[in-house]
Amino acid sequence: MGRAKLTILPPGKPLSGRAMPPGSKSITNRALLLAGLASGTSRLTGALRSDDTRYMADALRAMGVSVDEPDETTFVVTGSGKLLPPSAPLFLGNAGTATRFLTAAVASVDGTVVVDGDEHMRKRPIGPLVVALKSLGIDAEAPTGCPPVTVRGNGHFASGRVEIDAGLSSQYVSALLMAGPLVSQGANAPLTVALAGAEIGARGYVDLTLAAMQAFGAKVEQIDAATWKVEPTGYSAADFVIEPDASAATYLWAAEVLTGGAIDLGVAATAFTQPDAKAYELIAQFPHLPAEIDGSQMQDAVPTLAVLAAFNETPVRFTGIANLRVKECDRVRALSLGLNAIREGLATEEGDDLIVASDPSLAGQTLPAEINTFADHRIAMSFALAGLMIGGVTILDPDCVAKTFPSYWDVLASLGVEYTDIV
Ligand SMILES: O=C(O)C1=C[C@@H](OP(=O)(O)O)[C@@H](O)[C@H](O)C1
Ligand SMILES: C=C(OP(=O)(O)O)C(=O)O
Repeated sequence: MGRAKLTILPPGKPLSGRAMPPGSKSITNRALLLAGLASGTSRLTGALRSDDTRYMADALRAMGVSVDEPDETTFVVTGSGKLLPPSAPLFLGNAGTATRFLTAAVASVDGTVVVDGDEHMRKRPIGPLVVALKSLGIDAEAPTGCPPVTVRGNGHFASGRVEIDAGLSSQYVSALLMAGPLVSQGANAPLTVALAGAEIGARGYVDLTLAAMQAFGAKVEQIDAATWKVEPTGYSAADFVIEPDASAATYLWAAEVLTGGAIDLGVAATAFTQPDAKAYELIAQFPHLPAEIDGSQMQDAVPTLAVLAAFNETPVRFTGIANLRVKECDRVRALSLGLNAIREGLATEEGDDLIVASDPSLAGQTLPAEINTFADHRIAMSFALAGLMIGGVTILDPDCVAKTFPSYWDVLASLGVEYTDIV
């Protein structure tokens, strides 16, 4: 059981020192899956060990893949080139990547697989992916439009052309692309994946998918901006180095500019391939963030930027964030509630936009506020930033950070942050 709450003591000094973000969640869960689908042994280094990657690793184990963890940041994965039917439903917590990616991949299993998650995941839409699988002739159903999903596979993925509406989640596209090489061996039948609408979340996640697929031997041709052709190659085992997590880095970048410190992350902002690294250029402009920020291409960084915006010189409107409402929680609402708990009027929802009314004079005040995190790691981690500047900020359910950054509170402590009222 995690702790109920924790209150942050503003350090009252610039935060400086060395603090490394953990390995990328997005890349770790792609690499785990692709290594598990390959025949042979793959060594994944720099990996993230957290709730989300544990769910993926355990699901692979349940389907006959050997996953060893020789140290804190390494997975050694040995697959047979084929996932076996698991004896029980796959439980994937609230890991969107694991849930969406496996829903497509398990169509290559010869047997029935149920993909399920916790009460939060059971509210996160997966209908468009299930519709796409069905259009390929795959027997899949999700009666509520959310997990659980039942997939009855016949031993290989289907080929042909599939259209996917990725307006709610780019993970549906990544899921189909990664399943693409799994059509029957020797079949000269590629899978063509095409976007049904123009809309897609952060496109940078599809680029991460293509890069990981190529590293594990897949061949994908980009036909145009909305169409990809995947060859039926299967996957080959590979040794793969995972870069640090860019979304995790945003908290450290923000802590640095908020407190006027100098935090050495051990990696340059320009070295990341993940979409959220784009947030660095914005964070570096603090306290002169732009009046409007389009969060569509850096969605997981929006909570960080929204809390930072509260301390900006001028207000900030966040646009392009409608799909934040179907993440671990409704993040637009959670951000608005949390900011207003600190000071009434600090945030307003306008449609799906979030407007943060800036107030640099917040810094140095004591404004006791309990932040409901809705079990969402990013709400916990971003409001901790407010606690660096304002006394009395209490984070409820602080251990929900274990989803992607289990050492978060220790990392802040290593920079000199202290906590009180921990229960
Ligand atoms: O593909 C990925 O690794 C991710 C895609 C994004 O989700 P959506 O595609 O659902 O927007 C992001 O929010 C999530 O944390 C990770
Ligand atoms: C949206 C997120 O995660 P996921 O979709 O992978 O559960 C996130 O980590 O912010």
